Amino acid sequence: MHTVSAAYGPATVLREVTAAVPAHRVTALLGANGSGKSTLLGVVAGVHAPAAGAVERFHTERPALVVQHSAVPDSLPVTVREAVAMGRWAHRGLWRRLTAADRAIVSECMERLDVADLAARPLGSLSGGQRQRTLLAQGLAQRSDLLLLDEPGTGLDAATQEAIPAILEDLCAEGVTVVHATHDPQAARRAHHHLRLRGGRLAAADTDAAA
Ligand SMILES: Nc1ncnc2c1ncn2[C@@H]1O[C@H](COP(=O)(O)OP(=O)(O)OP(=O)(O)O)[C@@H](O)[C@H]1O
Repeated sequence: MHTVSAAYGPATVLREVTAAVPAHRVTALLGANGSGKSTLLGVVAGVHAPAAGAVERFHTERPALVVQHSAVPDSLPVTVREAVAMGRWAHRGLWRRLTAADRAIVSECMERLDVADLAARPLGSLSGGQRQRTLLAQGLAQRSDLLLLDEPGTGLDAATQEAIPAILEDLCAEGVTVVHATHDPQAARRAHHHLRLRGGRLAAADTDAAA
């Protein structure tokens, strides 16, 4: 991305960020609360239009963005399986039936995030961590080659939180490029590449990023 700025109304919150995300690697997006990580993920995902600058994408598919669980209404009347299946809608359309291959992907993603046992439970009846795992499974089910995660470990128990870096590394080995905003030092250490924001500006970046 080149000299990207972004704003909410008159308030500029990202200022002239120029950075590269290496393909098929895990990039950790670091910085204090309010430094602009979620906004940057939204810009890269294409859901927040930059006020200036441009994002150059080398990925062929629509990015998958997994927001923090608090951004999803508890009252959504869907089961865990249905929530994860929503990850296939971009491929299948809202009213078309999922194929057997889609259903296999949904099941595999539920297994990967350990929510298969909860498949028939309404999303609104889950604990915060269970819901977060469901939303991660939904993001994986999109099978995008660019996966953007906003603090994926938030609210997860220690075992699941520790499992996340390994899941992300496996995805990279499968050809996915991952960017995740995180406050977790362990997840940050395990990332291949790091970008740090401070006050909406890029404060630091590893130097080994190739496009
Ligand atoms: N919808 C919004 N309307 C107005 N301002 C917003 C909105 N969302 C975020 N901001 C502001 O933009 C700035 C960057 O917020 P952002 O959520 O990108 O930070 P963050 O680094 O992801 O923070 P955190 O670590 O707390 O998740 C903050 O000053 C925040 O108050």
